[in-house]
Amino acid sequence: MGEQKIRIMDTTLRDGSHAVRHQFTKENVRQIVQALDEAGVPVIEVTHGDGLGGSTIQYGVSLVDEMELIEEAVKTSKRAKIAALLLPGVGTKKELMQAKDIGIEMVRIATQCSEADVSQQHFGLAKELGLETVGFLMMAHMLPPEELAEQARLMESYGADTVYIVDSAGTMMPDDVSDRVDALRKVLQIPIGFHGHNNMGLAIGNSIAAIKAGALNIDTSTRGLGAGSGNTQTEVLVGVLSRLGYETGIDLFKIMDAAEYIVNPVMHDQMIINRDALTIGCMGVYSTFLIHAKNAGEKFGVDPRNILMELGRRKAVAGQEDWILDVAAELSEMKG
Ligand SMILES: C[C@H](O)CC(=O)C(=O)O
Ligand SMILES: [Mn+2]
Repeated sequence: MGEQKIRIMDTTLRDGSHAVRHQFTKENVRQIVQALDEAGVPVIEVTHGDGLGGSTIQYGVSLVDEMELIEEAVKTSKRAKIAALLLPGVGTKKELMQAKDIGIEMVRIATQCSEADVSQQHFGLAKELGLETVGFLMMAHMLPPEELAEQARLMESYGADTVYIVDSAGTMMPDDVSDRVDALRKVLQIPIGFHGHNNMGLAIGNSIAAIKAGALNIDTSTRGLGAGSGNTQTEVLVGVLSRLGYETGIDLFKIMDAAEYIVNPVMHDQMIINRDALTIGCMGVYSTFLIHAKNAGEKFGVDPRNILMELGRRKAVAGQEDWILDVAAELSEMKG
């Protein structure tokens, strides 16, 4: 039986940006924010899939400037906090200040799980700006629990109000999740969050494992719209948590309708665990590489799974999208 309220942060308009190749329009944002806000979703993240400043050739160019999308979200939301993601190096302090001026109330500062130290200045500025701050430790399966806890403690010391364990590859098993939440709980004074991907069909199960281990914040996407085979599905998690007796403050029928009638029509593909997504989960590869690997596979005539397997062997991480074409070219040459 649940004791505490679980805060759901919906990332349909940020992680989902990967799945629609960053082609969201202002009308998409207005409709989705209105529906999620009315359903009672407390936090809605709106940014390019790779965070502020992500609209580039390397990561994918946005159809509409993310600052316009963020402004539309702020204008539309009556209750939900609008959040933005920031990867230090992809986004800079300039974009953070711009997003704050537009009206975000939260920034989620994301680093490779072993590189929390690059985020110190960004947390400092975010606190100066009066923003709620979330630390986002990506590819969190790549560090053992105690070392991940050390990184989380660094982010807490920089000013993080919450720290997330981010299963960017959707490769974790439930025990991997609970071991990491346990380790963070032993060293942190602040709440813990979990961000899952469904490449092994475990996003919901892993989110429940995180909650049972003490996480109070869970990332979700409506209809699961996100990188790879998508994220923990908002409406499904709300249903599961209501069965388990946890409070989310979200109306189940309204979030179901948001998924069915608002998000579903804008999706390029349904979120299924296809061969490429399953390969990503098995190999522990960064979910956002999926679409890039498919494009490179078509360009060089190689199976995207072979590209993803090699990227897994090389332990490629966020920001190394440029390796994808190199690997595809090498595999193509080897094919002769
Ligand atoms: C920039 C990434 O898409 C952040 C994220 O959602 C993940 O690592 O998962
Ligand atoms: Mn993600």
